[in-house]
Amino acid sequence: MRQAKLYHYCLPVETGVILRHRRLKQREGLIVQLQEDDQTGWGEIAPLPEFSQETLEIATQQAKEWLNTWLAHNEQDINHYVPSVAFGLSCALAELHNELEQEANYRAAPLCYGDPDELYAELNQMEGEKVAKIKVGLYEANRDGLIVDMFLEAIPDLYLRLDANRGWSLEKASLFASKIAPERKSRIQFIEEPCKTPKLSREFAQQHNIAIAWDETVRDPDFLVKKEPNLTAIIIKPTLVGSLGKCKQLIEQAHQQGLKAVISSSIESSLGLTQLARIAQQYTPDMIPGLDTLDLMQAQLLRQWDNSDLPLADLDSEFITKLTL
Ligand SMILES: O=C(O)CCC(=O)c1ccccc1C(=O)O
Ligand SMILES: [Mg+2]
Repeated sequence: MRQAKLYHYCLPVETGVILRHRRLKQREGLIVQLQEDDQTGWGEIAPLPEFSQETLEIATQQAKEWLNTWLAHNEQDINHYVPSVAFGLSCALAELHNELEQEANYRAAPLCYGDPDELYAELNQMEGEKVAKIKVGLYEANRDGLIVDMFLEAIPDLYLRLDANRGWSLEKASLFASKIAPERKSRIQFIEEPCKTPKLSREFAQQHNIAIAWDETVRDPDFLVKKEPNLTAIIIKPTLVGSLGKCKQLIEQAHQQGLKAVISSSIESSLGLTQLARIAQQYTPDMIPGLDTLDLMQAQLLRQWDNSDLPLADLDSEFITKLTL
């Protein structure tokens, strides 16, 4: 016997979460539940405004369509659906078939949007390998460079991931790089997408001998995983990429070429985020994932993230409504 349920969620978020050109006021998405015999699987489908190509409306329509084909034992290939739908459904199926291990990697790299004091306090408490991620390109390149170099100098066992989201011209990126002491450059694990185009990012990396990673580029339609000089990692955001199968393929291709693969958040609720932590543990066990986004929300959804203090909302909460299929 198969059963399927679909829910809509809408969670309040911290004020001030900015996504490219818009301020995120709430995080919306879908939750699917699949049941077969005595097994259950859950998944989250949550297109991210400004990043996903699809709207929540399209995702809802597609999710309903697939669920109805699944109920009729005539399910369609989920890889034909938009990425957020393919990812959420594949997680629900993986849980249903016991293919997603329970063990999770909760060691997220703390994320800093610009206030160095906050990050400094957090890093001082951090145990083990110290890795943090700083968003750059939001303020002056000069300031970004000075802050990054200060962190590296003050904390000698710190490694940094930086993310410019394609924000810099080659000139600005170079201004940033000029502030980093040469002997500290190697503790920048990578800068995600420093420049406006992959070509400029490559040029920047070569000129300044700084490692880079692809994030936005991974979602380009003609993207192929390929080792290149100064490229150390690819960032995989499953909600934006697609099914678990597709993500696994990208991870394998990266590893084969000696590249790191970093599982990263698209600001999912704690349901999706804990699944990403399990995927990271299972498929990229040596890599700290980029999942430090739960605190942007004001509540957790259905599942508890490690030792988060945020209240946990269940299916009866005001944030969730059931949809008809
Ligand atoms: O990757 C991380 O560590 C956190 C997630 C993150 O930075 C992010 C979150 C939402 C949308 C885009 C991005 C990004 O990596 O550019
Ligand atoms: Mg990025």
